[in-house]
Amino acid sequence: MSNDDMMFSIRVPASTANLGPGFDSIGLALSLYLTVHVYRSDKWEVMPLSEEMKAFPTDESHYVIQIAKKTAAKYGKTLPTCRLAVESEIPLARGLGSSASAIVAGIQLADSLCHLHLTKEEKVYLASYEEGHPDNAGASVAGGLVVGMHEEEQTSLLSFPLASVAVAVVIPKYELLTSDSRNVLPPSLSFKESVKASAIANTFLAALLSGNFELAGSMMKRDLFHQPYRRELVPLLSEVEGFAYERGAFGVALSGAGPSIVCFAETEKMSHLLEDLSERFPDCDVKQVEIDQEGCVVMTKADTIHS
Ligand SMILES: Nc1ncnc2c1ncn2[C@@H]1O[C@H](COP(=O)(O)OP(=O)(O)O)[C@@H](O)[C@H]1O
Ligand SMILES: N[C@@H](CCOP(=O)(O)O)C(=O)O
Repeated sequence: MSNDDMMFSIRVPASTANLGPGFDSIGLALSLYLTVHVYRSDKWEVMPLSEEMKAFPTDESHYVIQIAKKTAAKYGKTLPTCRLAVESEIPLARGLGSSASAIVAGIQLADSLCHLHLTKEEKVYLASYEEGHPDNAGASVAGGLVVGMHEEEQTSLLSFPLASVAVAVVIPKYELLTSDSRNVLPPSLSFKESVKASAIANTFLAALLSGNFELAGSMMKRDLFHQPYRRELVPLLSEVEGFAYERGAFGVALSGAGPSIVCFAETEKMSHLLEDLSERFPDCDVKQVEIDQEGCVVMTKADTIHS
């Protein structure tokens, strides 16, 4: 594979969804990346560059290519063949949005190869349609803190930068498929309970955006939409909550559908928290991540083009 055949690379951030009470509507882009390098070729081929990517097909049945073909077809185009080299820092099925990142990479691949000139809003819609909810998809496309609502015909999504907040993730070694973690959720909530759950989510968001971190954290813990049902699948959530709040975190939540746990702290408190979490949870991968503010970007050899 000659470097001269390299056309561009697509970089997509991971994400943490829900942040507690913002079930299926709030997400945050994180600085772990799926990167797809795209080379000219007369046949489809996928080369895994990182360990976990070796599990996936090396031909056109690869998920990223499937999404790209579907996107191109939607706009009446045929995707030209190419060779992809794929590397990922996003652990699979851990609640860090790996599937959304693959979907967004596929959409961007179609956009770049077929010159679709999709807007950010169109990409958010297409990716949310594929995922079924806009939290991870929106964060992976737009970056920052995203708040959105997805319906069959459209997605409305806003993105905010989030300053003064440091993020740590506690990543267990085992996988939990989002579909399995959604299966434990109840089919419905009562009117009274839904009103309370949405009041908690609204208050959380207002508190977070206005820098009232203590209130934001207390609302994260009080989520009524999903964490109460998922605790039995991820007992680690209660353990990390109990520990991290004491050690300086202002907020703790199940990351997406789990099993990872995300901890938020004011920047100056993070280094101690990180040390304590690593010591207390040695079986997990504990790492600090930055908030990605850019979302999906396309990079050529010469420069970086924001998509
Ligand atoms: N880079 C990728 N390439 C191909 N498929 C992927 C990729 N990333 C994720 N997937 C698919 O998504 C699944 C994980 O999705 P999901 O259960 O929603 O967990 P996550 O929280 O990581 O998004 C993987 O088991 C795999 O089938
Ligand atoms: N809102 C969804 C988010 C799933 O995120 P993932 O990273 O676990 O795929 C949910 O909570 O089910």
